[in-house]
Amino acid sequence: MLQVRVVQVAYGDDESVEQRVTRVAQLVRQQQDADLIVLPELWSHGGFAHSAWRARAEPLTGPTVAALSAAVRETGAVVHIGSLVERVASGSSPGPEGRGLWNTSVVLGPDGQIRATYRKVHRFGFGEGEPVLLEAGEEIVTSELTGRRGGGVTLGLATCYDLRFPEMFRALLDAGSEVFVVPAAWPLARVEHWQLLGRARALENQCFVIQCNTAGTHSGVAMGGNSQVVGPDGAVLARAGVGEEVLSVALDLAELEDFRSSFPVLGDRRLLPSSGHDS
Ligand SMILES: O=C(O)CCC(=O)C(=O)O
Repeated sequence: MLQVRVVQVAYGDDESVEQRVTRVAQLVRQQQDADLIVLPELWSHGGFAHSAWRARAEPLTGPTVAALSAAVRETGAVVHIGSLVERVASGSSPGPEGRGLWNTSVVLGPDGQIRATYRKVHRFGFGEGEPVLLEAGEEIVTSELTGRRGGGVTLGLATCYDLRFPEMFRALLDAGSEVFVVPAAWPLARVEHWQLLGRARALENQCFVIQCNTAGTHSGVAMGGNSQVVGPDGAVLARAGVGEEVLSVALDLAELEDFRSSFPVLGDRRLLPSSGHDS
């Protein structure tokens, strides 16, 4: 069994980034006896605080990762710290569009060291926000996790809007994923899409899906909450409400193996001549 905590963080515009980082690090410290703790997308810098992103951005050696890294060492868990606006490290490439900013997810090991980073591939905003301010990530990322009670599992990393792109989850499946981890700042206005797409990505790939959303209202956008954990058969194992909340769920990895072998739909995949599209 993999003991998972999904920390659905609520915030508004009245809390500074520093206050929030301190508060959320404390929330992480309180999650004892977990194998995996998950936080939402951009919770420190503000999911929709577009105009503040450049000023708030920080390198992976910055204060958000440092504060979480210290908290993680007190939990003994692997912690997916959600994402932050990553500023290019000095001497590194600013990316093809020269912006030097990404929406980057970070997985920390129990020792507080970075195990994996994933730069969001699909930028959300339809002409504002991410597509005009941030670079797009160019790689899919998986990360191996060994539970404290033994038993390894492969995490496939995705962020928020990525959930709408099933081909990315297929690629993560083909890279060995058994559990997709999806931090988000998904608005309340489309929360039914969030619920449905998470279940679809789980069922079609026969994977667990851990979705950690944001709650509260910031930058004028009401967030949807409804973080959920979905089994490989598409069943919702736990779902949060619309306020700050921590979900505690045990994932039975043997159930995943049993379901994949008793209903072996993935073995019937057929690769069609072209999966590309004209743009
Ligand atoms: O796809 C959506 O409806 C929301 C996506 C989003 O808010 C994001 O990717 O930040």
